[in-house]
Amino acid sequence: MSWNAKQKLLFLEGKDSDYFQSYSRLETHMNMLRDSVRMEAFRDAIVQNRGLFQDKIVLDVGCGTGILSLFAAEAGASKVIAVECTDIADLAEEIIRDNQKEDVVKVVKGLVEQVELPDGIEKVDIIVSEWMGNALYMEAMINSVLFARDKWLTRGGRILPSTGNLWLMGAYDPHRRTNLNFWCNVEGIDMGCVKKPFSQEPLVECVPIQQLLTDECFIHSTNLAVARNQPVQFQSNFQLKVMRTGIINMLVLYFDVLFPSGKSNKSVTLSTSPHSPWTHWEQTVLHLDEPLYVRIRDRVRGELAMTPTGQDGRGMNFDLHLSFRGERTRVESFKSFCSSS
Ligand SMILES: C[S@@+](CC[C@H](N)C(=O)[O-])C[C@H]1O[C@@H](n2cnc3c(N)ncnc32)[C@H](O)[C@@H]1O
Repeated sequence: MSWNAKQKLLFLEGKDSDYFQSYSRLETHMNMLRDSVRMEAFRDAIVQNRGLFQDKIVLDVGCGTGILSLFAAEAGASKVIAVECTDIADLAEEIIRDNQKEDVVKVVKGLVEQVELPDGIEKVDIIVSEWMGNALYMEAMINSVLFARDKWLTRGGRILPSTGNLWLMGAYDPHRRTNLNFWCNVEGIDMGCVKKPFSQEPLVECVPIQQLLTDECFIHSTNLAVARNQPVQFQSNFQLKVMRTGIINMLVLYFDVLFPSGKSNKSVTLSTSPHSPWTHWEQTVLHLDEPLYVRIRDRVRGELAMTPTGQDGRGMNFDLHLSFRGERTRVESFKSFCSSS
């Protein structure tokens, strides 16, 4: 069964419901709309890109409140099809009417894998979508965008964002021991058995730059114009160069996405790096069991594999193989981390 057929079946059986329930909540949408770095990147990439959008037919995959569709209308699109499968679609329709864009933006309620385009539209010139999850690929929404590309994007059409990159760094978490020991005495109750599973969960945190000890290493990239629509899974070798002497007890994953430039604008990058301003994705952190005592110019080598997991395939499994030979520590380790969406 193809990935999208499986997603469709899970949705129909209600097994995907946790994922969509979170997007049925207005609080989730408010958190995204309040993320000014995210909003500015999409606004600049769309509204400042009139040359690309003028008189074009646009498909917004997972429109939520309709914000990206309204940006596309503002940028001169002749028609925008805004697909959303949760009940937020009804509110998006109202928002679009209240902003007098109902002649341009048409909301289609349903799963992108199931809907048909409105009468008279067979192909679209541009796909816009905010599909990124933590560590880029969690939520697996990228597959819905690739599905839409294969079905409706005209030859030579554009996808915004067009590329996603995943990066890795090494860092020190000063609160690690305290956070682990927390489980040993919760209101006088011993919950120590939780320490191990807790340490195998990737955590979403904001990592201050003072805690970074290495340079960043490129891990994986997806070019949405050519990527195959199949579950994202890969393994990647990495080598981190130590920039500061200290202790590495966590690896930090972050992503950036790139938007194509048009005639009238510069290319836009949305970065979730610890070096960039805060976004609601923060960073995804994998804690090590054994700390690495590193000195400047040491190298930390390893391999990171990511595979989809969970009943709905929207979580990610991380297999981390680490190899380090330092003055104080020699570590050859393997650890798996598992996250639901
Ligand atoms: C990350 S939110 C982005 C919402 C909006 N585009 C924005 O930028 O604020 C993703 C949205 O896509 C919707 N979505 C995810 N997968 C979908 C699918 N296969 N079909 C239709 N909508 C989907 C979710 O319900 C959610 O509202």
